[in-house]
Amino acid sequence: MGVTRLDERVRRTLARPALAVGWVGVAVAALPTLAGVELSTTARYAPLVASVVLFGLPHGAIDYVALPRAVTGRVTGRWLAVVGLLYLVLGGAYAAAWFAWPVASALAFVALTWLHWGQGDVYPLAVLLNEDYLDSRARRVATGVVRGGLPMLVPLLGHPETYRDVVGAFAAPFGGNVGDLWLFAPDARLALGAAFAVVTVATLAANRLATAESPPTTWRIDAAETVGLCAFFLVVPPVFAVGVYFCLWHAVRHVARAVAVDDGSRRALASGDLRGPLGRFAREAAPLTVAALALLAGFWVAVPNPPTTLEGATGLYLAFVAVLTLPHVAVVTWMDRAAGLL
Ligand SMILES: CC1=C(/C=C/C(C)=C/C=C/C(C)=C/C=O)C(C)(C)CCC1
Ligand SMILES: [Fe+2]
Repeated sequence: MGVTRLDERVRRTLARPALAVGWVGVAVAALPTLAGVELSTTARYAPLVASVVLFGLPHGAIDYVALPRAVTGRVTGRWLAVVGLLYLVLGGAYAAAWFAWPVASALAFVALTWLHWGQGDVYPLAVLLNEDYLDSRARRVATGVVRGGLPMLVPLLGHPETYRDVVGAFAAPFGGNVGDLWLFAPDARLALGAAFAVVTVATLAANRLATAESPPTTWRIDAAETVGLCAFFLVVPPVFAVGVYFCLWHAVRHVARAVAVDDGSRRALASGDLRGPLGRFAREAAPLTVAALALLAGFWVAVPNPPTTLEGATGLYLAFVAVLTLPHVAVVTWMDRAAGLL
């Protein structure tokens, strides 16, 4: 089955803003570091805090409509039950795992995010940019592995101490202690960094050989994004970098995808209207964003060691996001299958 394409008018309305928000966001977020300005703790955590309403949490809060629309074009009571059950079962199981095995759950969260943010970048490359070389599953998988590794592995190479603190802050509310895992040792970083560099270069090269486009403009965009994000995550303080990426890159690209599976929004987009579909997204995301916040409050009182600092609070917020991410990944994987991407 081939990849489902977007109507060309819809694609043109969506592609530029959806991609450019990430480019501009990352470029602007790199400025303080490039200028040698050190960000305060509050500034570094601000994007992650903002993700509660700025596309981060809301991008998953539309799963209940995005999945049925992507698979059948219609939202029915049965579908709402299916999505609800997915969240209940997968989210419930993962929440229980956090209490039982906090450190393993925290590491699994990083692995899950690697996979999910990787898959999240394949759709925009394949459909919004129309990369011809992503017609092969092997190249889609390799590209996803590279794209997910940029936010999840590269910060470990440049900022191992912060990385360990953040993973520690995920596990701490549940009584977990990451200690001196091999992952944070210099030889582990060297091995992982070298392997990732090989996979990245090989993937870009294979994609370059596979593209029939001449000049290879869209491949160049892919390569520039890859190199740019690699530099971004290597030098910018990781909590700030990951927060900006989550809000303005991953979530925005997913929202663009999700609005385009709705018939009404697609008609609006075909006539160049972006505002209407965005308003609809905000309305559809609001109820479950609020519900998620209420659940977060419940999570907060349930953990054995509730956090007392901004770093700790953000860690617990992300552990909560992890619980929502597992069913969200199931939903997006299902959407990928429906779109012929998997
Ligand atoms: C903050 C941060 C990290 C992890 C963040 C994660 C894992 C975020 C996941 C967010 C998700 C899954 C959102 C939903 O799509 C690292 C890389 C451990 C270290 C650097 C700072
Ligand atoms: Fe997502």
